[in-house]
Amino acid sequence: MTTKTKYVAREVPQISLRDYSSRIDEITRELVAASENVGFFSITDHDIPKDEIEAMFDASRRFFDLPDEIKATVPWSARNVGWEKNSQIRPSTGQPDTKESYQLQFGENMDGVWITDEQMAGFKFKETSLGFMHHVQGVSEKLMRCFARGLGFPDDYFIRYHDVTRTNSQTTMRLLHYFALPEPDPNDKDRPVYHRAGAHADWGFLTLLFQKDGESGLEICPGREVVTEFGIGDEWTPVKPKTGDIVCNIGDLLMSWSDDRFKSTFHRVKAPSEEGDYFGERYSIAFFNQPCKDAIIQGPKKKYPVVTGEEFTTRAMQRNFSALQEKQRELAAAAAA
Ligand SMILES: O=C(O)CCC(=O)C(=O)O
Ligand SMILES: [Fe+2]
Repeated sequence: MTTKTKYVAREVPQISLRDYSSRIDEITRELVAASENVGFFSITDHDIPKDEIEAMFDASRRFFDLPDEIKATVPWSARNVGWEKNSQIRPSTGQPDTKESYQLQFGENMDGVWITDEQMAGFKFKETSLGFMHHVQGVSEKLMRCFARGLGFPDDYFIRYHDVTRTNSQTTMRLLHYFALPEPDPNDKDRPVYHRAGAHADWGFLTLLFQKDGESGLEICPGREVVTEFGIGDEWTPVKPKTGDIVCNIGDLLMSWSDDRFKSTFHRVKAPSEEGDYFGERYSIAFFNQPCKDAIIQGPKKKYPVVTGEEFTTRAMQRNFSALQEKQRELAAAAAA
């Protein structure tokens, strides 16, 4: 049985980065306003050409088109990198998402987890991905400069703590592939719920998401006032996908680092079940800005105790990936036996 989703109209602000240097004060005001309210905004004029975004989607499709046995040579691990399929259980649903994902980072966590050019029939996957990741990092840094100004920190404050040239960087790009799903049969009362990405808040600093025209499903549910609160409301607002735009959202880390001023908002990729939902295959790319392990995290008003980047990530992983980690432990034990 599925219940009808309650939808409400909310504005997801569009923020242009055109003439960034001369307009930085205006852009900062727009980013702060969006962050204090809905926690989501869409970035345009960000200088990543649409062709380059499409090329990254092409690289992603090439990877996911490989047989599972090949993808399994670069498995997900507790370092938060690698490939997983149908195994991420969200605390909000208790069920695995119906999807596969491949997580990539810049630093030492990726040792042995890059799919090789040979496995990709000569396609330069690592080079393509890292080139794109550096470009997205550039956009992130423009936004970080504005967030620092908005909170009264020095301009480069967040940029230094998210330095992707350091080997202990934890920033992650996640390629996502949601499978095509059967459309509902009105006579089938036992149709399972195919979660795509169950409702959650992101736990990093800031997420930059790339979607493709027509591949809808992303929905948001604002209303969280403090980062320690996990209640999810039930009124959703769809975020229309547009190839080329970057949908950004504040994560729990920036929410606590701003003493709850900037909102980390619940969102999901809806389990399609109702008329008008999109049941087709869906690709997206999420870039999660994560602090270096030795970052020292505390807001200007010191609302929460100091934590390091490493502690923050470990705790979030425990909350969000415990089922996956359990599976890893079983596999490791079986391999050792
Ligand atoms: O695929 C999407 O559009 C969103 C994915 C997402 O929210 C996540 O991986 O945190
Ligand atoms: Fe998310």
